[in-house]
Amino acid sequence: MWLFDWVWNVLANLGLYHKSAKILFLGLDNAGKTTLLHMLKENRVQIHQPTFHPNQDELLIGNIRFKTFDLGGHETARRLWKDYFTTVDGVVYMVDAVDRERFPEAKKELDYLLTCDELASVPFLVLGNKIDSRTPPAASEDDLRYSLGLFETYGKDDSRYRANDADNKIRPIELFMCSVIKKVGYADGFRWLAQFF
Ligand SMILES: Nc1nc2c(ncn2[C@@H]2O[C@H](COP(=O)(O)OP(=O)(O)OP(=O)(O)O)[C@@H](O)[C@H]2O)c(=O)[nH]1
Repeated sequence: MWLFDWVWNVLANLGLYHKSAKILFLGLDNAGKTTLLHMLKENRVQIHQPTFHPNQDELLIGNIRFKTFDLGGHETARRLWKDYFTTVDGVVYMVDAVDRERFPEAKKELDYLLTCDELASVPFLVLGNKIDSRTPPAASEDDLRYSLGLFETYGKDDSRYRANDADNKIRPIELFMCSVIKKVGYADGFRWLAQFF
């Protein structure tokens, strides 16, 4: 019963209850993917070592499978997540919103993913993480949107949700700012993503 309540609570909060999906967490190292995975698993922040090899982690809650991969210079990981593309239902692309120096690298990887044929119809949730940081401060949503070149996105507003609209030509991609550590922002992002499953 307790386990059922826990699974229900986590998935209901993310809009994923009664859904079945394979969700890929991608992004540069240090973006916060593993921290988010642990937060979903245990609802608390865990101090952990950076995932060096093979740059991946996995979590199954109910019928939702979450899998993380680091991007950027890890050829082994790149091969592994490419293998995963064939069946993936959604991508959560995490960016460290504090690390401005790496925005061009994060953009380059994101641009690459957006041109992959295997991901052409896959919805992308882009999470700008670490908005809790004050020194140095995290980039604003507008700054990050500009840095990543996310000018034409799907829209967050309910009235613009067009998942079933066959005429909708805008790719399902949207940016949400979040702090995994403070538990803010990412659940809204997951609820947005869940409309496509
Ligand atoms: N300030 C702040 N730091 C965070 C947040 N989320 C994660 N971090 C920190 O960012 C660092 C990297 O987090 P990870 O979860 O290891 O990042 P990753 O993307 O999995 O990268 P690797 O572990 O290198 O594979 C850790 O020191 C986390 O504690 C957040 O919301 N706010």
